[in-house]
Amino acid sequence: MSGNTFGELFRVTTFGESHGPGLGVIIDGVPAGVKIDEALIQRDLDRRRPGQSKVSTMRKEPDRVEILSGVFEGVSTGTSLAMVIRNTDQRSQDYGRLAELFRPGHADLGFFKKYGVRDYRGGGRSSGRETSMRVAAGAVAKMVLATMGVSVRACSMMIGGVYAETVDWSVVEENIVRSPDLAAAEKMVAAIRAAQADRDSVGGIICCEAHGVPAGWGEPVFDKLDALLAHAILSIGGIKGIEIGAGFEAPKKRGSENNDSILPSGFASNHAGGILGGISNGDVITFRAAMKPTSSIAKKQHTIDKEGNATEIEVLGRHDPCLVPRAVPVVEAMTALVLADLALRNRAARI
Ligand SMILES: Cc1cc2nc3c(=O)[nH]c(=O)nc-3n(C[C@H](O)[C@H](O)[C@H](O)COP(=O)(O)O)c2cc1C
Ligand SMILES: C=C(O[C@@H]1CC(C(=O)O)=C[C@@H](OP(=O)(O)O)[C@H]1O)C(=O)O
Repeated sequence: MSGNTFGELFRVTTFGESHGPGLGVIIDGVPAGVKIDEALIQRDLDRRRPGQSKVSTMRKEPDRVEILSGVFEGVSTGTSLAMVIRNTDQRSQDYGRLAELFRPGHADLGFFKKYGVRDYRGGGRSSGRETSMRVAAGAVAKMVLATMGVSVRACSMMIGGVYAETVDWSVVEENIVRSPDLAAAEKMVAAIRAAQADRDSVGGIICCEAHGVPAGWGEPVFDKLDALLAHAILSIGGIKGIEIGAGFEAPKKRGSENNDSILPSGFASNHAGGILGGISNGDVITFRAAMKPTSSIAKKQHTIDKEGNATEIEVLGRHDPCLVPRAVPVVEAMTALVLADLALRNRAARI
C-alpha cells in the first residue's frame, strides 16, 4: 500500500501539499445512513487551523471544508466520501533558500535521499498542514463512532516542562494551549513565549481517551488495537513516542501492582489503558503521546547544502513555536480513524 493511505475497512487517502492549490481526502468505507454534520467537521478543522492564537504559526488559512461526494441530504450514501480545502495563504517565495539546504529535524533530508526531488515550499507533503485532512476524516469517523456511543477526547498534559496538575476536561477548549488545568495553561503559554524569544521551540505530551468502546475491538495478533494506535499516532509528524495505559511506569511496578483486578462490577484499576491482548476490554482507552519541539527554529544551526558542504541555517517563515496545542485534534482524529476501522472489522469477526 502506498504511504498515502491508512486503514483497512474505513480507508483514508489524503493528497495535497502545504503550498500547492489545496488538500483533500477520500474515505472509503463510511457506512450508509450516518448523519454527516458539516459544521462538526468544520469545528475540528478550526481547532487545528493555523493562525489561531499567539502561540501558533502565523500563517492564516480559513481551512473551509467542501464535501464533494458521498453525502446526500446530510446523510452518508455508502460511496466514497471526498472532501477538500483550498490553500489561500501560500508564500512560497519565503522558502527559496530551503531549496538548497536541509533543515535539521525536519523531513527535508529524508525526502531528498528517498526521491531525489523535493517540494521545498514549506514542508511540502511533510508539512503538518497535511494533518488537516486527517482531522476532516477523523471528524467523519467520530460521527460513525457516535452512532455506537463511542467518543474520543485529547488534551495537552505537558508543554515545555510544565505539567497539568489537575484534569478538568471542561476547560480544555477554553485556553489556547488546550490544557486541562487553567493555572498550568498560563505557565505553558509562558514557556512557549520564552522559547520563542530565544528563537527556539518546546515540545510536550498529549493525553488521549476513548470512552464507550465495547469489549472486543482489535485483532489478536498483528493488528492489535495498541499496535494500530501506535502506528496511527506515530504517523503524525513530530510525535516520537506513545505509551498505552501505565506505559513506561509499568516496568517500575510488580505484577501484583500492575494487574487490573477483575471484579463482578468491572476492573478495579486501568493500568492496561483499556486494552488486553490487543483487544479492547470495555474500559476507557487511555494513552499519551510525546511530541518533539518544533524543528523549524530561527536559532542558527549547523547543516549541509545539497552538495554536502557545511553551512548554517536560521529557519524563517511561519512556524508553530510548539506543535502540541494544534496536534491535540490530530491525535483525536487518528484515534477515531483506528477505532472506526476496528469497529467495522469487528462486525466480520463472529456470527
Ligand atoms: C499540527 C502540526 C503542525 C506542525 N507545524 C510545524 C511547523 O510549523 N514547523 C515545523 O518545523 N514542523 C511542524 N510540524 C512538524 C513537522 O510536520 C514534523 O516535524 C516533520 O514531519 C518531521 O518530523 P518527524 O521526523 O517526526 O516526521 C507540525 C506537525 C503537526 C502535526
Ligand atoms: C500551515 C500549517 O502549518 C504549517 C506546518 C509546517 C510544518 O513544517 O509542518 C510549517 C508551516 O507552514 P509551511 O508549510 O508554510 O512552512 C506551518 O505554518 C498548517 O498546519 O495548516
